[in-house]
Amino acid sequence: MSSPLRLGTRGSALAMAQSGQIAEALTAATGRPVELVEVLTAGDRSSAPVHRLGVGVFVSALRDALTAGTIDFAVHSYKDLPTAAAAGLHIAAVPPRQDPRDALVAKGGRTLAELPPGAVVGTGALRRIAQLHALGLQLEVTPIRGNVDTRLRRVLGPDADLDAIVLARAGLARLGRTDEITETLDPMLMLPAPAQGALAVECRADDTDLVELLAVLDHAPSRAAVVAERALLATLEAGCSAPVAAYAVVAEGEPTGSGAEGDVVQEIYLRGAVISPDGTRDLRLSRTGTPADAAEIGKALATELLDLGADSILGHDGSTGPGTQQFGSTE
Ligand SMILES: NCc1[nH]cc(CCC(=O)O)c1CC(=O)O
Repeated sequence: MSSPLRLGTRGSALAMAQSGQIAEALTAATGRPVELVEVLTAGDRSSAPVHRLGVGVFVSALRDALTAGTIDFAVHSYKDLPTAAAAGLHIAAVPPRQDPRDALVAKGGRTLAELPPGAVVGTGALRRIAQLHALGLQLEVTPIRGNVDTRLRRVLGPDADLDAIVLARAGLARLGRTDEITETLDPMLMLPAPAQGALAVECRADDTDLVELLAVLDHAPSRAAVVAERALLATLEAGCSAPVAAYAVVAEGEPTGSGAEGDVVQEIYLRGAVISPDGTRDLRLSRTGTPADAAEIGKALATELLDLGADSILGHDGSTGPGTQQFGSTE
């Protein structure tokens, strides 16, 4: 009998749900028992707005515990990870990704188009705020934070003070709350955050047996999509809260016609966007290629966005953009 693997997790309902699901999947695939070890993060201890706490607050305590050896592996919401690699750590698996789209939960079962002008919509991420403004629906957008339950109560509870909220469908799915969704938003209108809906399973790079064991959870198309989206984000040098959106899918491409019948050719489609917080400047582009080139495709699309002026929207050129300091992690 092998001793249980220690899976470090935050204590939030969402973190516990996704860690529990990965623990079960790993045990089912390998027979190895897994125990959950709760790790408190600065983000959980503080009620300050996330953008004051800075990028990666939910992640660093888990990474410290990994490095210190008090846990063996950790499961992160991939979109919360800084784009810079963590020294000595390795992302051993990207499991099959959940639906990455954003979702609307509105009073009265409304869709976005059914919200009257002036309706108050709560959301945390600058990316969502920017895209809601860009729709031109005269919505009043107000920043909110808190866990999924807290946010839902702002619309559904007896003291509801908002007409609607926008949040990640994946978070609701992991908590079994998709019934509350009144519209799953089309990525052409509301492009998700890079890596939204994906998980990263991380361990120490030198823990080679575990690196190998965790690889059973890896799903190549999900990994390729995330690699493309995050390469775009990294090339734009934007943090996880910047008004940058990206969404990639890997699918079977059009058959190339020639003799090789039955040859399945995989294709990756990547769409990226940079939008000013008030929605008035809105750059969106798409590209396709082969999944093996995911990182290059992300970089190339980011370069095209930069050529069109993405820097001035992001404030990297000293102009009036938001700047990452003012808006830290709000995803
Ligand atoms: N920091 C917020 C966060 N991080 C991960 C998720 C859930 C979705 C996902 O796993 O991508 C959420 C909630 C949200 O954006 O509504």
